[in-house]
Amino acid sequence: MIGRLNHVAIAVPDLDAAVALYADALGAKVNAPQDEPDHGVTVVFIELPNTKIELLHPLGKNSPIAGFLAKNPAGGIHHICYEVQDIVAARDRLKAAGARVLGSGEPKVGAHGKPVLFLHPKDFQGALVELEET
Ligand SMILES: CC[C@@H](C(=O)O)C(=O)SCCNC(=O)CCNC(=O)[C@H](O)C(C)(C)COP(=O)(O)OP(=O)(O)OC[C@H]1O[C@@H](n2cnc3c(N)ncnc32)[C@H](O)[C@@H]1OP(=O)(O)O
Ligand SMILES: [Co+2]
Repeated sequence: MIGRLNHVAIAVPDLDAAVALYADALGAKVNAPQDEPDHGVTVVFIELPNTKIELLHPLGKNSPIAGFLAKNPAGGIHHICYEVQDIVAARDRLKAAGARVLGSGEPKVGAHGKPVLFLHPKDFQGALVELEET
């Protein structure tokens, strides 16, 4: 059911420092910051030949990554995003298998303008999983 790895997200305490690291030290193609108020984060996408890195920084008072950064103040890998062709079919299949879908359970529009959902990390070997419809 799952397709390509769309992105690996890294929560960072200092977005400017993280951007400089990827742009200058690693020589990566770095996109402009995007505020995503519906998701409580600011994101910067780093384009790699085979996938993307999503740098995440909290936005607003109720950011879903605030707790993660409190536990990991230097930052860390926050989630992995897999592509699926039909996100509602994927959700229903995963729910039937016992996985917990986070939030309302309904897809939201993600950073690429496509529907996304999140699955509880405790149901995926400790890794928070995002699904994005292709
Ligand atoms: C920009 C849009 C979009 C895109 O298009 O790319 C995005 O990527 S938005 C990214 C941010 N949004 C989200 O992460 C939404 C889904 N996340 C959540 O609902 C919450 O963050 C969470 C996963 C439910 C965690 O909530 P939190 O309140 O921080 O922690 P808990 O105490 O409830 O955590 C329970 C348990 O899980 C562990 N945990 C938490 N976060 C992670 C993580 N990222 N990876 C692995 N494990 C995680 C946490 O440590 C707790 O474990 P125990 O301590 O063992 O109980
Ligand atoms: Co993401």
